[in-house]
Amino acid sequence: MSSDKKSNELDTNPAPDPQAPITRKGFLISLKNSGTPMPIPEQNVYGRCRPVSEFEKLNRVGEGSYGIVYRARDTRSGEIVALKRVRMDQEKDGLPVSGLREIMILKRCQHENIVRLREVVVGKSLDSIFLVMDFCEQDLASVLDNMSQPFTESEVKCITLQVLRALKYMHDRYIIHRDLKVSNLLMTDKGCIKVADFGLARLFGDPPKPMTPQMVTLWYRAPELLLGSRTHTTSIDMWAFGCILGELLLGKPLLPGTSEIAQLDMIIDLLGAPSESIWPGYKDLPAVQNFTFSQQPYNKLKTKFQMLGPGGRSLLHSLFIYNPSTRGTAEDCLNSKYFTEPPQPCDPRMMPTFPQHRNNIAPPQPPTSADIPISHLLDVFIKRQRLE
Ligand SMILES: Nc1ncnc2c1ncn2[C@@H]1O[C@H](COP(=O)(O)OP(=O)(O)OP(=O)(O)O)[C@@H](O)[C@H]1O
Repeated sequence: MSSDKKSNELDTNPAPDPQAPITRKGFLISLKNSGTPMPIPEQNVYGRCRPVSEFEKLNRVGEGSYGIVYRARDTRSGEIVALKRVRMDQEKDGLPVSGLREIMILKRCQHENIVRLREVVVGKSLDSIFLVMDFCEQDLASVLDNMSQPFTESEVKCITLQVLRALKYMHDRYIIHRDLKVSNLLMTDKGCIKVADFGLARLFGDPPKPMTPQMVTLWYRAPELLLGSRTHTTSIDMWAFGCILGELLLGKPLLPGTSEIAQLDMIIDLLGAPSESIWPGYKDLPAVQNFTFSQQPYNKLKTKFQMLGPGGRSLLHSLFIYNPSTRGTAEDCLNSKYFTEPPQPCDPRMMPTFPQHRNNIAPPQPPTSADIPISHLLDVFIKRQRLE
């Protein structure tokens, strides 16, 4: 989709202003130094994307806040793929940042436990853009919703090891996912787990930049985010990973809060109240004044997860550390005794298969056509992100 020549040409230009508008007609980059808009030369504006009419939509498998996902057949190759329509509702001018970010980050990620972005295709106009991804038969949310008994511990280890490998890969590349939850963990019929939905993912710098605290679905949201911290580190993904591990073991959500206050209360009920000695500086977080912390003193992880051996308990404890700077990392977790103490993780190919409940969601929609390429817009966006 991108061309090295184009990116090299862009490399020689002064840094673009990240606030400059992305327009439907093309990219106008206003230069930070001169303030002069720099039009992209006509011959470089468009690459080539396939039209979505080359895909036969079979059924809808999911709909989230940022897009609708279809199971579809590529009529050229006959392969079954996932088509994620990028939601444009609130965009008056250009592509939504979440969609562009997802494309940019997925393009950087090549790992067997991260969903593969094959290409980007377009509908009648830039109003409809679709990500073509490898199709995964299940997501863990619908599996959990429809299973009669929880995963065995061997299966939980098999799943979580794969998630940890994806997390280590991302975190090593300065990518924070920021929306880890069971519905964003996909599973193929060969038991391979793929982390999906990078619409909220961000590259982080050193030192980390301030970001919006309302990230991460409530049930998986780390206490520092609930208390208004604007510094996001990879440890927010690790907290979410702890919630996922707990959910897989219990077969139900671990901390299903209904509001931010209820969420914090549930965390304190499970782990005991935070204190300056275990989390130095937490009292300075912006939203601390809005909460009255209950003085529950006990950590109840051991009682709640009686099925776990010492390795498993110690892994959970390391993930549910209040202080984000001492919370376990993906690498620490991969080296946890949990994965070597019995029972052993099962081979992914031995994972059970499940009925595909998502295929019953909705009838197919008529395909749209046309051939309006967007690759250049994407390349420039990617370039901007690197420069930011
Ligand atoms: N590659 C894929 N293969 C199969 N199903 C997929 C694929 N990608 C997404 N889905 C399904 O679509 C659902 C929504 O996808 P996704 O999470 O990417 O959208 P979203 O709008 O960003 O959602 P959210 O509201 O959770 O942020 C997933 O939970 C999953 O069921």
